[in-house]
Amino acid sequence: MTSYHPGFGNHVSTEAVPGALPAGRNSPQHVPFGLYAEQLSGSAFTAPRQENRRSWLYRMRPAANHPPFRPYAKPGLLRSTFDEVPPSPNRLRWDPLPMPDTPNDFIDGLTSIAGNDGIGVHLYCANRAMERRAFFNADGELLIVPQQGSLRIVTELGLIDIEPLQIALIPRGVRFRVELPEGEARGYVCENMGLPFRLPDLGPIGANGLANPRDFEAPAAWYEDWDEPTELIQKFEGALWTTTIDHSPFDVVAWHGNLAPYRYDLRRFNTINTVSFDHPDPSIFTVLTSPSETAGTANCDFVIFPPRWMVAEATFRPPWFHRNVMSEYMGLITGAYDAKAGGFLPGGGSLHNRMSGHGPDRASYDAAIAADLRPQRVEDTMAFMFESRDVLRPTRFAMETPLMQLDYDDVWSGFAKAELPK
Ligand SMILES: O=C(O)Cc1cc(O)ccc1O
Ligand SMILES: [Fe+2]
Repeated sequence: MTSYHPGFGNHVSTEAVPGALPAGRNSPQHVPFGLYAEQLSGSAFTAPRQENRRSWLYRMRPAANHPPFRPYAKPGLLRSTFDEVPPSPNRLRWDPLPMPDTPNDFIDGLTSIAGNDGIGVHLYCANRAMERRAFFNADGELLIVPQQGSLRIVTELGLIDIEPLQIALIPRGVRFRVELPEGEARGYVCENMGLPFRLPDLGPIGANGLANPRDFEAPAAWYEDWDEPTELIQKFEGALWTTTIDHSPFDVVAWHGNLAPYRYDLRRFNTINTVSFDHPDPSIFTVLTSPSETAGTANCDFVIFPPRWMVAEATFRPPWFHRNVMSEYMGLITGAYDAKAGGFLPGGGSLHNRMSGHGPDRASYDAAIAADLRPQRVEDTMAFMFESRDVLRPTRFAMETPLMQLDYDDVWSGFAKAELPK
């Protein structure tokens, strides 16, 4: 049974065994039951209070108790440097990854598509639970976006269950393993090396709206008490390293603080849009943002395109043609996307890098200019975008896989030339 504490970035106090959490201080001389106190930092000690994130963990053994890490031998398709092939200025689109025909867990099933210094865009495709193995990422936090199959994410701070249309975030350094209640699962991961994702400012929207803080949930403390060899893998400066410990790393009996994994249900998103005319910029659909040092110019925005009413009058309602200084990776969780009548499939992805012309395909364009503009409910859809200030450089796999749609440019061909008055 999983249980959660509501609220984004809250200071949570939680104990799986009554009396395990020290009262009134973080590091008493004697921690209850002989547990070990450990601070886990998500920001520099001296970060401004509003940005400061840390939690105190009370565990059965110190996390420091492990042998040296060695390079992890199993070659996979996870990448951290995005210079394997020259970055292409072309619009790119891929079909979904097929399930592997050999057993692959969440870690071995990670496939990198693109990235830059601030984010990595990866796909996961897993048909085997992580057994006796745990993972943590020293390079960044992980935003997990399931597309098919539910996940149970066992973390040091507690259990998180998610299914498609929900997301989870695992902070940098937090150890976790992924179990597959349905036997297999597929989805997207944004690895965020920049400032941690936070809720966007709402500006004139006011005090409420978009993703509401109360709908984010951090897990209650949960632990596992076994003394069996467990592989612990970490990603550090781009490479995977492994070691084996003789116990479960999930031995945190109590914790308190504001650095925690969390989940969010995208169906809770309070979608705001025009009630007059024109299609607003997609920033109106931002769920989470990782800011950069330049105000308003994100290292990464996580944006969704949820079911909604479209009521704009005398308006071209789908996304317009555009060329964007930001770079856009898009995925589709379910249904169809209103700018693409075909070819953009659930589990697939597209990449529209800095300044590349894109927008509605011809079929969507033709339908939109012919549409009867009554209020229309857009149903059965959930696309998303990882939008970054820096170009997303595709990996060699992304450029060479047969999943790439070589005819993608054709979706923008054949538009009739405008006819000017003679
Ligand atoms: O390219 C896309 O489909 C994403 C997108 C959607 C939108 O509504 C406006 C701009 C934009 O980049
Ligand atoms: Fe776009």
